[in-house]
Amino acid sequence: MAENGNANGEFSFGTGTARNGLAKIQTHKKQNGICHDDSGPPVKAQTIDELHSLQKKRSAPTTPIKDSQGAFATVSDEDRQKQQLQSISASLASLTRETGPKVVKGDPARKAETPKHVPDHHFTPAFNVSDSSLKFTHILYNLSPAELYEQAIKHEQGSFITATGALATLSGAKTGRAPRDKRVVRDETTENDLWWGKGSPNIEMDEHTFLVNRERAVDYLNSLDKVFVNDQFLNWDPQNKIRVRIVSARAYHSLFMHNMCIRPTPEELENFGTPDFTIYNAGQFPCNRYTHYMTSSTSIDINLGRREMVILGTQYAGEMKKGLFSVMHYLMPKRQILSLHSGCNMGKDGDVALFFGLSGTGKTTLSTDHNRYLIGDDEHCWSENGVSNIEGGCYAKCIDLSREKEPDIWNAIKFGTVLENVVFDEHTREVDYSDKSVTENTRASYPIEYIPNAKIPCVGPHPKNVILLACDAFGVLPPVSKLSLAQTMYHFISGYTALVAGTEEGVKEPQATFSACFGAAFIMLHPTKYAAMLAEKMQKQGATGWLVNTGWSGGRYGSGSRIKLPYTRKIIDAIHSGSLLEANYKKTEVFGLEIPTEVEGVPTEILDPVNTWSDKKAYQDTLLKLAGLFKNNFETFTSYKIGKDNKLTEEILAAGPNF
Ligand SMILES: Nc1ncnc2c1ncn2[C@@H]1O[C@H](COP(=O)(O)OP(=O)(O)OP(=O)(O)O)[C@@H](O)[C@H]1O
Ligand SMILES: O=C([O-])CC(=O)C(=O)O
Ligand SMILES: [Ca+2]
Ligand SMILES: [Mn+2]
Repeated sequence: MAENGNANGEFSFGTGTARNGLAKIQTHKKQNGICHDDSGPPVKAQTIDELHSLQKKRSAPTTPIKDSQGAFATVSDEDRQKQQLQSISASLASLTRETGPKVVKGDPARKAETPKHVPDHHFTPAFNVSDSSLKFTHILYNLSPAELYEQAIKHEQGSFITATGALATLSGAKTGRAPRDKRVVRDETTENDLWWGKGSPNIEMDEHTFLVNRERAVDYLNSLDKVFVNDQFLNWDPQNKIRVRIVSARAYHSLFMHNMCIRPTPEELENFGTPDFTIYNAGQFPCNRYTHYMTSSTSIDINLGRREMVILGTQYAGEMKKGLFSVMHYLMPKRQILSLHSGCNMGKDGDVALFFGLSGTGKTTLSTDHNRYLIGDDEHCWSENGVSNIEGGCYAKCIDLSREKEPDIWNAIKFGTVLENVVFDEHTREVDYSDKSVTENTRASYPIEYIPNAKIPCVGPHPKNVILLACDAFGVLPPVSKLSLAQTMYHFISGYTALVAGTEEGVKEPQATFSACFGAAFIMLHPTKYAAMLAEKMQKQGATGWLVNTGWSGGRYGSGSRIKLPYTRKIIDAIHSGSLLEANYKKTEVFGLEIPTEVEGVPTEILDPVNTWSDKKAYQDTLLKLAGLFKNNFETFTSYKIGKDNKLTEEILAAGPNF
């Protein structure tokens, strides 16, 4: 024992100086000779392991089959647990080998949980035994955010806790989606149902190739010590809820989907049963370039018949979110429900607004509104009963995020939130949202209830306003215009926005992008199918369409500037309140858009873009240039009929620019 210490004594730094010149540590003896750390009763543990075992209580939904004493589970619980494990084992089974994997729940780091033998219905101990069937695959099933943080920080490089408690992660080489690597199995059913060919996002692959990739992903996942399994839901509409299972290799992926999909209650999880759709996300493990159809090391493959998706060679988590969205774009229209790439919110009086727009146009920013209830920021369904969010979370762009401009999103970045590819101070862990060192596409994924006025359950009545957002870098579209139904359809099918220089290599001047239904990368049927449904619903509900330019004013990108977010918010406020409907309007040349002469809180001169350009000739040229691009783009749709109404089709074709 050290001189200054005492086996069960306290010690403190004394003032006296010991022989060697260091401060002398003095000990104080308690009166009765026995010295306790505190006045409470002693801990009921003899060893450190016993002490640790006191720390954690078992919670029902994440309990492994049975604890070692067989104590906690009732018989039916045990059966249910067994079924659950069998279902996961079936998900992970190889399609070519008779022996499936031996799955066991729990962290392999906790050795005590690895059983010596797990009776498994897939396990046939005959001649077909392979090494992979002899090992255990540990399943980390629906872990909590806290558990996933620990997994990420312990095992995944680039995982850190930021100053506000978010989990900062890196998505690896890919920091955005890879639409050119997304494939869909073409078979008898999808042959006729889906949109194939020019303009379609559905790059075909055959069933056999899908199975090759599936086996590759499953084998990779089973080769790991542990895999993450999430069982969750899509769609808040209780009648059209889809059960999804996500099998992934990273805690980052599991936490991302925990946030983005709807989280089941413990009861819902107990009765989850067999999923309607399963994702196998092999993340960094690439596809094989020798495999037919593979054109890179990345492949995202959807098989609607098998209700499965395989991801190889990308760790960008958005592939899972948007892959499932594609699936919803197939499943929902079959039930006469329209799926939408839109944000959605609701006023105090129950007035619902949809915000359509391509990536970066403001869906998340503008649907997150302190004065309104948030139904969702990105993916919705519109059925006979109204609107429902498909997701359980939001996915906000973080580049240049500021507390002042977007307080609700700022405050949502806390414990539980996944922060992708951001840069932070190595010591304080303060995030620098202006830093693009990793990517411009930095993102935050958080559960929707992190927004204080989220509407839970995330459903609402039929929309009153349908707002089409375009970030026009040419600076010629008005900040706001009121649309006729035909114009709404024209702009919905066109799906215009502009890329600006700097965002993508080789883009020197604003580049128009047209993406049908504001989400061509995710639609599965021909755009006119969705357009017809939207027209029918808007007509029936008497919804008003609006076009809002969240892009440039006073000149194109380079000479003008982006419309100030507070002005766009004022415009949106006026749409919601109904005051904009009452405004006076005039019609613009070329695009024939109805623009208001006044909007409260917005400088009048910016409402007609021509006023903001000093060079009127340049304005006219740019306007005609953009109109020409719209016309060219729409050519592919002129031979299609939209809905049953011939008159509407003609009106839509006539609702574009005229020059
Ligand atoms: N006038 C404006 N209106 C809307 N957003 C603006 C405006 N000016 C700047 N911005 C910025 O533009 C970005 C809009 O991104 P947002 O996350 O809302 O896109 P999104 O439509 O939800 O895209 P995605 O589908 O990729 O999630 C935000 O960073 C926002 O701060
Ligand atoms: O999917 C993503 O990466 C982000 C998103 O919401 C979109 O691009 O529309
Ligand atoms: Ca968004
Ligand atoms: Mn989106």
